[in-house]
Amino acid sequence: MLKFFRQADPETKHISKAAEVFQKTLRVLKKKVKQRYNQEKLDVAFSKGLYSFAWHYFWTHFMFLFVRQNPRWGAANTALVRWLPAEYEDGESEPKGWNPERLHNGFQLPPARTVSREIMTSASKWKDDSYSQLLVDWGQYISHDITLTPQSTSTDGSGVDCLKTCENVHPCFPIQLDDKRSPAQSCMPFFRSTSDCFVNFQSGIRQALQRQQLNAMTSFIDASAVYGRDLKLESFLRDLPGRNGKLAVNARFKDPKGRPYLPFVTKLPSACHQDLQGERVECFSAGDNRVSEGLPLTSLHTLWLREHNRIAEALKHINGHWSPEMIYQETRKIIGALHQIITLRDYAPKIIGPESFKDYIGPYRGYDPSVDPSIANVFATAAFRFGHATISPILYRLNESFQEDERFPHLRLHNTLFSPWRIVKEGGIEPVLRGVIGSAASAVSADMLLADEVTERLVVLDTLKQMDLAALNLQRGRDHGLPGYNDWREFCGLQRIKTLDDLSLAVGDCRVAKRILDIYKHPDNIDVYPGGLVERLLPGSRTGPLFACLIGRQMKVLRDGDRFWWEADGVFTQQQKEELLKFSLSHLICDNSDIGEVPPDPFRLGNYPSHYVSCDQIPSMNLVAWKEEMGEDNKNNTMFFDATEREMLHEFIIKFK
Ligand code: HEM
Ligand SMILES: [Ca+2]
Repeated sequence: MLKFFRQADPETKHISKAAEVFQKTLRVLKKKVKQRYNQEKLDVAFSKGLYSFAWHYFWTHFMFLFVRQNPRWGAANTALVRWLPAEYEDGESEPKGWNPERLHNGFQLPPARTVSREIMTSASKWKDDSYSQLLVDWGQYISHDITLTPQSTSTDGSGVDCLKTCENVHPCFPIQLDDKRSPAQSCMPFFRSTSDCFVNFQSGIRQALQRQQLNAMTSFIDASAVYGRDLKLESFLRDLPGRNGKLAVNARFKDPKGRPYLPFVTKLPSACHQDLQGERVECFSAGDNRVSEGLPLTSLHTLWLREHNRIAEALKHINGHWSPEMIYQETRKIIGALHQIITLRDYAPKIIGPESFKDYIGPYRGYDPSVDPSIANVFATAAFRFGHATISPILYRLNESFQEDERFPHLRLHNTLFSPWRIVKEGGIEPVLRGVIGSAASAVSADMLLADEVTERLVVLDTLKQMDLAALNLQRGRDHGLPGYNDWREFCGLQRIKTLDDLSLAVGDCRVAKRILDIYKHPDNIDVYPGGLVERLLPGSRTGPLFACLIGRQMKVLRDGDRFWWEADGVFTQQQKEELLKFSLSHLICDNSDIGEVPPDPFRLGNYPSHYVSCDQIPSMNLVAWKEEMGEDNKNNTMFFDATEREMLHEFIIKFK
């Protein structure tokens, strides 16, 4: 089912189809040449011009499939960018480990599942008493705003069924099992990410033609998880018949107090789990189709839906002359800004720590058009997946007194995935929301990384096999050709690891360091995901120095390369900015749920009731700052903005469509 939610939409498929054809062309040409030359000559032949030939051939035959008139940084369906060139086993597309006999620095690479079991899986997790589970869930939520790497399907490419084969055949790269779970299962299925024809000629012809992966979301923090990334989905999500600037809500169910839920998907019956009693509850739809993956994630989406409609209602009241389109766009602009504020002001400093925040992000100095705001491959595929080590194996559900809810008890995580019925039929989003603000995040330490709930019991319905998230992340890194841990350390100005002592120092636990070197045999073979994850955390952070650097750099470009960043000149008035800054996730919860008491900063864990305050003590935005005086120009309901503002709004709309 996870695969189901990560499949490409038609536009993405179109682009990746072209890329598949190109990759295939290269493979066929290479095979032909191989029949005539030995490997050494082959390499020479390739460097001498076969690539140029392949590219020329591809350009003349297939380029029409995907040329884009205006390639735009950060737009949906563009390539994840490379901060370091890709490293594939065959130079252009085969992942490291594709040929298991191949030696790297004199040693075979350990299979992903072995690394997961030996280093990353943990049967228990400590609690992180500083932060609530909401910090973890915001990480997942915002990752879905900025990145979605679509995967191939069995019907792509060679037509091999990746659910059935345990061989490496494009697009399948199965995870081999060293612990045969059942005689019938010797591997976990793995679909390679779809590829994009990203051509970077500045880096030389060989690198220019390497396999690249797509980001199907807008990289900007722009609430695309609320509004969608294309016009068709956006129109579906809007309440267009209502002519009120609002988002559409669920037509079948409401919460116990009459508050709305997200609409269901249209393709029925949907793949989500069902409560066997009573009516079906389908998967929800939102701007991002992973919305039903977990209950906290669904609850956050639901809060934003309600917040949009709340603000739209207020703006309509304040500016009676505004058209529904105007109300919708202005509300969307506000919601986008609020996502940016929560992420950069409240979330990022807690993740990378105050020092790294200062070093890598620093104060805002305005929009910089030379900055590429695209998501980096290493960020999506390794660094920001640090969050998987903070997933709690238990989903806590709490009652009005922030105690275990007798009617709706805590649940093992695997019983909550893709189960929106637990929201609709088990008390709404409140028990889940109280659980995420009232329970501790899971702590990360080198010897306790990913909970076995996600390495042994990750739900994948369509295969009836349980997946391993740690192994998936690692295999995905190899699928994407990510360079190793040491190369990324060097990229970030950190010392390369040469010896066991170096590694012990970086990890802060010599037993774990030894286990890693025993498995990998050579420090240059360590994959970036486990390497970055085991590093000793920086003070006041939830990441080690490598991931702090990679996440910090990504956040900085997302901010500085965004022309519509909330602080950028001309986006909001000074008065509006002051109001936006009053917003907090506490207020989002207060305004859109039945919860009446919250901690002022819900990312921080506090005891109930001593660290909680009543909702009326939480500052709130005054939307009167958006009141537009009716001047001579706009009395006739045609001029809402001056010329510059209109031009900006237009650009804003174009950017998000
Ligand atoms: C219950 C919680 C979560 C579950 C079940 C989950 C599950 C998954 C799965 C199945 C994938 C795709 C793996 C692959 O095939 O490559 C994924 C990708 C990812 N996850 Fe999570 N995740 C969770 C929480 C988080 C958190 C807390 C974060 C960050 C703080 C996070 C960040 C990411 C990122 C950045 C990706 C890559 C997205 C892409 O580019 O497609 N996830 N997650
Ligand atoms: Ca986005």
